[in-house]
Amino acid sequence: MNALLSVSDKTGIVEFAQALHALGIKLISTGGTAKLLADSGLPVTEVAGVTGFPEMLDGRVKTLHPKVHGGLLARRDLPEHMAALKAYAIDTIDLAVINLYPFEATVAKPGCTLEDAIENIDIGGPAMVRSAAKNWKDVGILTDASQYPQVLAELQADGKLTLATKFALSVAAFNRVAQYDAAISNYLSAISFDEAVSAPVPALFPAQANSNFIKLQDLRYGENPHQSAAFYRDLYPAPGSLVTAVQLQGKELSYNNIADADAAWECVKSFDATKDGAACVIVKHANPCGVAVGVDALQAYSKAFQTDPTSAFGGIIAINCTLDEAAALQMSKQFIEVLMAPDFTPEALAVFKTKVNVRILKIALPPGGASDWANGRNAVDIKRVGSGLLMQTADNHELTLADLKVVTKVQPTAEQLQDLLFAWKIGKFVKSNAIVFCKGGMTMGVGAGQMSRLDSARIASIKAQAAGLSLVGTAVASDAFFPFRDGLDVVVDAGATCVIQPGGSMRDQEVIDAANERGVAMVFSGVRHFRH
Ligand SMILES: NC(=O)c1ncn([C@@H]2O[C@H](COP(=O)(O)O)[C@@H](O)[C@H]2O)c1NC=O
Repeated sequence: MNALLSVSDKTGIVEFAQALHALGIKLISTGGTAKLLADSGLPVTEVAGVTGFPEMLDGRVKTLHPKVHGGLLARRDLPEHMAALKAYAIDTIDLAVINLYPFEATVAKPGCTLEDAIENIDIGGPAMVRSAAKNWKDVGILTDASQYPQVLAELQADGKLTLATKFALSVAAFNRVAQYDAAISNYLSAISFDEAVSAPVPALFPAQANSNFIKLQDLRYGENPHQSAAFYRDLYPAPGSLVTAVQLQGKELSYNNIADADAAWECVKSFDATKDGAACVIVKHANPCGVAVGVDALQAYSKAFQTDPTSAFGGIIAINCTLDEAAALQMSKQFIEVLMAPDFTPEALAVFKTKVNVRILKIALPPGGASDWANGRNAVDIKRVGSGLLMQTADNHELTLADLKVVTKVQPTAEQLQDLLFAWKIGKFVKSNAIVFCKGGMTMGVGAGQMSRLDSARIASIKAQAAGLSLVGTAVASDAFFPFRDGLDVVVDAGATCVIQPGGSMRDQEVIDAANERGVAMVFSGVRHFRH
């Protein structure tokens, strides 16, 4: 058996080659790889020795030769193919171990020049990968060091690879080449010719957008039972993101569970446990129906639940800190679809042992800890529309105290400012039109997804009433400006004493006058948080 090894990432290659050699497999290799293997005492034939041509043009041409591609592509079951190999003295290549020039890592480096990028476009590697992968019944193709152990185990056990393994390797190889070509296409179609001579800064939205997603699981059905669905992850998921979740117990996740879990997780990630304390978000139908911070998980959950106990039934609960037994016991009194946290104490998990249907997801914090969470957000949002898609930078804007502009005679107190910032944070995660009443680090009434801001305001106050919560002295966030004073009047009638909104309406003055007339404080954020 002959193996051709040509790798840029040389992790584990010496050990793998040693094991192949021990099995009596002949090693053929390109310059750098061959040198490393030879330096490790392995007998290796340089590709140049096979092709009869030196590697040339700075490595641009090494393996692009019939002696290589014939050996990879010849079908062993076709006598004509084998006769052709014999006629031209070509040996079969039965195992190809190839990983490509690091194009993706090169262009990710700041200041990467077009020349650097171009020189890191591998030509001969993908050509060999494709040849080997096309001839998968006869050739095992390895494109990643993570595949070495399994392949070796099979070779050591049986002296050959099974057809199933070779097929899986071939699929992985074509996937790798597709990812590689997508990266090249994205990069080149994101830079302009004018910039290309210097260090190009790739545009966020390339002229052709190629995406690669990896399937995590098939789902039982989609948003509705007559729809089919599957769950995919990014090629390189961010630590702390939903797709990195480990399900510790419970029924299979559904499409709607995942969509709601994402809404809850993204919202709870706005609260860094080390700075903001414990935070709990309860989501129903993609909207937070209760959010609160507290001294611990129990208090945060209990406050969040109070906002809307009716809607919380069958909710998705996300918490930003380790879930302990006390909080778990309280939560276990309600029907939960999904429960998510960075960690759980063994006692907390024991509480749910008998509630086998509750889906428990653990999402490990990123290496930088809770304060690094926000970095794990998607940079770009994608939405499908008929035969197309919309892309935008994600709404990751965080408001600070310094951004607030007080526009009324009444100044908000320090406490009111905290409530306003809290309400604003939540408003970002509520579907538009969003009106959120808050006080003392908890939501007191949420009006979501109405076509009129006025209706959202009315609904928020009706819901607070239904939950037995007084809105007197509350802070209100409106995700977009009040177009007329009527919305403001509704929230003040309900008891609000301070309001945050973006401002920017042609009738801002009418609304400011109304706030002054009603004796409430109002601040402008200067930012809008539509969420459709
Ligand atoms: N030009 C060629 O014929 C060619 N054949 C293989 N390569 C790549 O050369 C790299 C290995 O080079 P070396 O063994 O010299 O370190 C691999 O990433 C392989 O994909 C080539 N390089 C670029 O296209």
